[in-house]
Amino acid sequence: MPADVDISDLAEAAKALLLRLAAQPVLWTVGALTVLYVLHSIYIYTRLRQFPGPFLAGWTRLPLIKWHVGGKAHLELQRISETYGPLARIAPSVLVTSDPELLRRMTAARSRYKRSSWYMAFRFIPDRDNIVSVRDNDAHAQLKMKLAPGYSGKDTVGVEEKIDDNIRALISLFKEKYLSGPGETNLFDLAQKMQYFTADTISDISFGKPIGFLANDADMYDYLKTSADSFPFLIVLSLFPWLMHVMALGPIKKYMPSAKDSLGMGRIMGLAEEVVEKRYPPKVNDVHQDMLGSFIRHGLTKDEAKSESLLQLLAGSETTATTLRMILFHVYVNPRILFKLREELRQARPGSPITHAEASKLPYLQAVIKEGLRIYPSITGVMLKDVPPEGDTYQGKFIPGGTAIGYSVMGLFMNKAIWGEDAATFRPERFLEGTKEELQERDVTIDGAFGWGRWKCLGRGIALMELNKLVVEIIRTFDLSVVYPTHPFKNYNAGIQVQWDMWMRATLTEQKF
Ligand code: HEM
Repeated sequence: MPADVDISDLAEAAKALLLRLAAQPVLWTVGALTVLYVLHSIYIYTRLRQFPGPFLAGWTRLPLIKWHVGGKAHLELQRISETYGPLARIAPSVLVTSDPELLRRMTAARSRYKRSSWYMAFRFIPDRDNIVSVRDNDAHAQLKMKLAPGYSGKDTVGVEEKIDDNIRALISLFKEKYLSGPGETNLFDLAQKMQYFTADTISDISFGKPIGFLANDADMYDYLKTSADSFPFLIVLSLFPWLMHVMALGPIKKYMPSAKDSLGMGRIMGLAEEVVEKRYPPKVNDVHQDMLGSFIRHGLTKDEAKSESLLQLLAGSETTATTLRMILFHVYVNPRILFKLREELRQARPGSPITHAEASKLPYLQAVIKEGLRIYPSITGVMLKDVPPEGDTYQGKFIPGGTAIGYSVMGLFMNKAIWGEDAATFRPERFLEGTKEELQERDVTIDGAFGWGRWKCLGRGIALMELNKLVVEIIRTFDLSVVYPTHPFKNYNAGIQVQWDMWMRATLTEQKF
């Protein structure tokens, strides 16, 4: 200290500064909150410091938000799984896994894990849950018990026939409107037609008649456009689930889709509600053998039936459409695979349309479908689950209760240890070659495209039936060629994948399969 500074002057200056600060409550509050925030961040950071991950992700959710908003979260999570291992940190309280064993443990019937608030975004009617948004395990189990018999086909008749009717409608549409003759190219967007097919099929199965996409060859009520436009919004909701509470408030709710709308999601809600209204109160001698009839017999209330009927369309159209597009796309750009599939049909000589039972016995077809589910999974969302309050342990590391664990589907489906060095290529043979154990592991893992255990997809059986039948009917009827091979289609990923502009040229096949 310089000799000419008096210690009493310093004390006076410090006292004056403190007095001035004491007179500034706002400054104190901001200072105290900053200290609390920093201490809280350090505490949260240390809770999961045993798990590796990008440095920033340990301190803030900003990277997670950036990946999602940029539509590349699935690829970023794959990179993280490959770089940091099977359980890595992606946000201060969020981990991501690509380990199929951990995923099976988390989702097992008796597991104490539960769905995180991420699922609230799937309340398509903001103040009403459905089977995908319901988070309480007991409430979910009770609802699933009422829905499962209808979805499984045990309690319904005519599902396969309805799928056949819609296949015939699609094949006729292609033949009447989209065949190319010699010297001409009659373009059509395969991505769009696949969704017309899946949306009509699922509405036929759940509402009793198709909405009419195929019959009119049009996006009825702008439904497909408005639902695709809402996907970016869905991402924001899944990352900020508290917004759902805001949306359920009266003044905001009136701007949400409503059953009274003449277009978009609201119009589809209206169609679902009209069908449900006619069936309530349930009659003792109700003879409906469809899904809604089954739901009603198992005690679904009118409001629940409205939510579930709408959900079927949302959960069952874009998902199956993406898988159909990707299977057909990869088959038609790989003549070797198309040839093998057709050879299998030539030998088996199935009826037309092929039955689900016949298709299930064709090993190469089954391998192609599994490879389609793997190479381009239609659902890539993190599907966060909360670790139970008592915590869990993974490879000797403790995971504190309340941590959310998400799923890296690309990390799992591109894992070379499971799928081989050529995991990034479309090669159906990987489901037919290898030891019994390897094949079993691949079969169990690919079934994870539909989720596992407690939350496994209820529409899996219907989706597989659609895939089995439509893939065969298309490849035995048409030769398709990709019109713009350097940019074959466009894709947006919002946790659910959407494609468009998949331009194709179709001619009739000259051979019979
Ligand atoms: C290729 C097509 C499909 C794929 C890849 C797929 C995938 C999935 C996945 C991964 C889940 C699990 C979500 C979670 O863990 O929380 C799920 C759930 C569900 N899916 Fe699908 N899905 C497909 C088709 C369908 C169809 C056609 C329907 C309707 C007919 C449907 C209805 C449902 C329902 C209702 C649930 C909720 C199950 C529950 O919470 O217990 N899905 N789906």
